Amino acid sequence: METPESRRLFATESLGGRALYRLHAVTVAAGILLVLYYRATHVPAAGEGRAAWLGMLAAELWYSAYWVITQSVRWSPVHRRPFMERLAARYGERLPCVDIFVCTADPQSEPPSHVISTVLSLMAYDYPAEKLSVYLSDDGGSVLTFYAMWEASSFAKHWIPFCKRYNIEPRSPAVYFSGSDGLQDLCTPKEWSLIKDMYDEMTQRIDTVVMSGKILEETKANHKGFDEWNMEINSKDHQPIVQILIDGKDQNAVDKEGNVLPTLVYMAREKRPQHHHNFKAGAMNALIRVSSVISNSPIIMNVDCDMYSNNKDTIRESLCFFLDEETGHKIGFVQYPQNYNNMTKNNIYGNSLEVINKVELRGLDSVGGPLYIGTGCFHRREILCGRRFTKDYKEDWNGGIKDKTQESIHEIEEEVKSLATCTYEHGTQWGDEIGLKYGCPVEDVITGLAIHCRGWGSIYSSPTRPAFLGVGPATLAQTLLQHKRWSEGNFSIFLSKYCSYFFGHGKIGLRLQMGYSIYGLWAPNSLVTLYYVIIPSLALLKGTPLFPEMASPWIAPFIYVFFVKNLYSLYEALSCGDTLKGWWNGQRMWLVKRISSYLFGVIDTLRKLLGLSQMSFAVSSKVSNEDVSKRRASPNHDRWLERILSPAHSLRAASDHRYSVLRSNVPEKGQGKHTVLSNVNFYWFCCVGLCGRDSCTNSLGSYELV
Ligand SMILES: O=c1ccn([C@@H]2O[C@H](COP(=O)(O)OP(=O)(O)O[C@H]3O[C@H](CO)[C@@H](O)[C@H](O)[C@H]3O)[C@@H](O)[C@H]2O)c(=O)[nH]1
Ligand SMILES: [Mn+2]
Repeated sequence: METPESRRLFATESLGGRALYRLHAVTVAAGILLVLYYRATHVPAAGEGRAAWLGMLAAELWYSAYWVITQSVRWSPVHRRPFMERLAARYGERLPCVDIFVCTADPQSEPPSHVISTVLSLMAYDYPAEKLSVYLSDDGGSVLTFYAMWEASSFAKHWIPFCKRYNIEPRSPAVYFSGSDGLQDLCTPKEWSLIKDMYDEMTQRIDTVVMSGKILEETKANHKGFDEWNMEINSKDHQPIVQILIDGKDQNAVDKEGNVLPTLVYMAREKRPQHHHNFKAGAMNALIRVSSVISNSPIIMNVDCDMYSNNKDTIRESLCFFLDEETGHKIGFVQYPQNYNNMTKNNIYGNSLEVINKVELRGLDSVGGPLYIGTGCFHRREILCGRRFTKDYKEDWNGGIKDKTQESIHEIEEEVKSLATCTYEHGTQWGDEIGLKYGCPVEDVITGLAIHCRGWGSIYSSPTRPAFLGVGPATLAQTLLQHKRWSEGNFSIFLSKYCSYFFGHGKIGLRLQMGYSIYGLWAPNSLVTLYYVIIPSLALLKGTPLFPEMASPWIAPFIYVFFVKNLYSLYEALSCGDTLKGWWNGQRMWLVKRISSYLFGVIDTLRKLLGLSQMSFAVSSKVSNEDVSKRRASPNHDRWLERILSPAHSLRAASDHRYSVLRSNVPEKGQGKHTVLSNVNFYWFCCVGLCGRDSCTNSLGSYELV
């Protein structure tokens, strides 16, 4: 019998163990109150360290408030379980059209052969191909990337039927062929090596072209698109380019088995030195407009160029949320976690985001919805275009299927170019009320916040087989740069009129407002942390007591809060799949980030507020080749950070996962000229770097940069 429950396309399950969790939180809260009470009632007399004491009180007040904020997402996390069989039973293949956006920006740090593997994995989704369109935005405006896309469009004719016939996973050819060979069992060895050779030859051609930086004349004759690069154009100064490489509406665009192919489009929006291009947000907005003419699907999914699809069912799964009759109409976007496939076991740089994925985003889901985190996200087109939630809103799921007897490809290409020009947005609401918001290093978070405040909810979906896998930062320098961008972006939202507490007041719940500020306050946390690591140490040297004596009963709440807070964080990490050492590395990285990235985040946010610097977006490298990062031009205001972190200063992880950094005259057994760098030393070297020196001496020895 059909009940309202059995009609639902997804279930919401709450996570167990909450009673115990809340009990623990209440005791920690009591401990914190005692600590604050002690601080407030034992202020020393003037001249006996009163200022330092009051500073400690302020720092502890800050930490307490921050701890309370982090509770907002831990109180009642949920897990969503989609029912794909029900979706199949009810809709069959009568599913909406979906547009997929991929952004790339730089053929050097995002190699075209990797980018097209992502594109191919998305084209091979288990989804009706005539309803799928994949768009690549190339902010590098590079003929090399276009060439790779052109290669991909022919390889797709073999790859997609191969994937579907043998039901293989993952569908990124780069990852599939580098994986275990057991997968070959599915098909005959002959067929397997045929397709593998085809793939290898293609990547070789692409890599050769990328190395040489030139396209052969005979290749250029194969596609009219190459003509766009005939003039003297460069990545910062060129006309808009849109090339439809596969037109899904064309009866002749079929794979080698005669099945329809998904539409494939290459776009490089116009760039001119005198116009600001607004980084990824600008690219996304151009894609929204260009796609509205070509396919205009009601659902838009977007990924970064390194985030390949690891799960062929993701589109159908996300539709379980949107098409659910009871709550689907309230859902603005469905966000998947950012998972990485290049993490080491113990996560030396604490990059795995596991706690954010498994705890915080699930918790946010229970209080209004996860943040939009820029990649692996499905949106309704309408909400990206600024629509407010209204009760009577009805989505037209049939939208997007274009009439077969329309203009020719060429006409469409010419028409959409005008939507990708520098001046198109002038005098419009684009970048503000329409599309992704401009002017913020975390365009995703601020856009998601605006969507939440327009009344929409969002859903966090994390299937056991990750939907997407990407490349996380692999070096200390990249980690710190990424976190500098993130902390700075979220802090600037916090200080702007979009501060979740003010902008969200009356529009989103208090707990979601608090959830946003967890990230908004990362940056200023650095100041408090600096105070807390420096002042007590100085006080110790001077003999000024800042903590109760061991014999005093007041020490108890300090010890209790310290231990329980850390034990819980350890438990949380372990339950999210981290190792003990991984947790330790994560804690260590928190300290490193707080005294470097986040501090720079604060400084740069303030500089921007004062109008002293402009926004930048340092694209993180997806290759671990040092030369590449050396060649990358660093934006002006990141110069300090880059100065300290650039490979020329040799701060990098050695394969043995130590910071084998500096040549040192400290003899250390078994390590030759290298020495392991402690966090304190790290900070010391940061400071030396800031002074622009290339050799220094501290109590451990003297160092010079190699
Ligand atoms: O001018 C630009 C700069 C970047 N990108 C693309 O933006 C994506 C993200 O850049 P990346 O350097 O990989 O940054 P991450 O720190 O890995 O990105 C995270 O954080 C960003 C916000 O800071 C979000 O936009 C991303 O989706 C999210 O994955 C990449 O595909 C880039 O190609 C552009 O298209 N144009
Ligand atoms: Mn990335």
